[in-house]
Amino acid sequence: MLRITMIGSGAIGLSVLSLLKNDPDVSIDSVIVAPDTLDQAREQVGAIAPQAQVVTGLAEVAQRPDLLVECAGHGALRAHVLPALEQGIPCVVVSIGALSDVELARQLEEAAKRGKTQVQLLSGAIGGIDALAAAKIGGLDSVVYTGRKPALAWKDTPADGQFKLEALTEPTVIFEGPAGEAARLFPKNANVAATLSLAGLGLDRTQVRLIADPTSKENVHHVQASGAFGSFEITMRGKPLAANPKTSALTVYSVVRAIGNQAHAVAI
Ligand SMILES: NC(=O)C1=CN([C@@H]2O[C@H](COP(=O)(O)OP(=O)(O)OC[C@H]3O[C@@H](n4cnc5c(N)ncnc54)[C@H](OP(=O)(O)O)[C@@H]3O)[C@@H](O)[C@H]2O)C=CC1
Ligand SMILES: O=C([O-])CC(=O)C(=O)O
Repeated sequence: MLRITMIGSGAIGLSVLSLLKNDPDVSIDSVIVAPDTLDQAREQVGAIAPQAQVVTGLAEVAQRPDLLVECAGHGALRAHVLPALEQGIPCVVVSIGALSDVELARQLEEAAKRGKTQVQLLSGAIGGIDALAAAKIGGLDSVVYTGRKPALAWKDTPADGQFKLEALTEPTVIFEGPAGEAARLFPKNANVAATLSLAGLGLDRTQVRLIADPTSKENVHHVQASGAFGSFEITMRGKPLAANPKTSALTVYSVVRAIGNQAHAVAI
């Protein structure tokens, strides 16, 4: 039985809880939530996983988890994942955009080394990370990522002030530049750009184009990579989660897969 503490009870967190509730090899013992959402979270988590303790920090968790699963937000990496790694608790994380802060990325690596454990960066909404990370070993020449989302998925981002998102009638490029800059400007929408960078050519050499598309109902991620291995091209047409249209449903399945791979007798 794999004992889990989750961080976050938002769109991803609650969907993960629902998918895992009948897995006999996994026990969701506790969920760490933001203090201002504690009452609402107790109600929402209680309806799906009544056995789970809902708390605001790792120190309140009754039983040390086998795995800490972050599906919360960038702040949660510093607040909860860093201290867990220091204590030797293995972690899996989805808020990969946070690692475009190279200092935080370094701190996570150092904490994991000190705790003699590991932090796993999940592939989330994008596929092909296994191929890209393997291709990097032979040497990559170019990685180009285009992220296309419905126009209103870019609300509350710098594109919101720059373009009249509600009034767009055709696909509009809202950003073009290196992945590091994309992750800094669009943190909640640039997890994929950051993931591709970390697996591949890094934040400065991964080229990113972001598009607000009023004709699209999907989050479309397109990657072209070339190098000593040859080349590949991949297009993901992700369905957004109803609870958060910025987030593709595949991200939830990626979390559940990672947990299953730790809990089950066969990993794939
Ligand atoms: N790797 C990938 O491909 C993808 C990654 N993501 C990332 O996954 C994360 C979760 O996404 P999603 O579920 O859609 O987002 P939601 O906003 O729906 O949910 C996030 C929840 O986590 C809570 N939270 C934020 N900070 C903390 C904290 N420090 N401790 C505990 N809880 C916290 C939020 O509370 P409050 O509302 O009070 O802030 C909210 O309830 C985001 O960082 C997102 O950027 C999303 C899609 C793809
Ligand atoms: O599609 C998603 O779920 C999220 C996304 O684009 C990103 O954060 O890069």
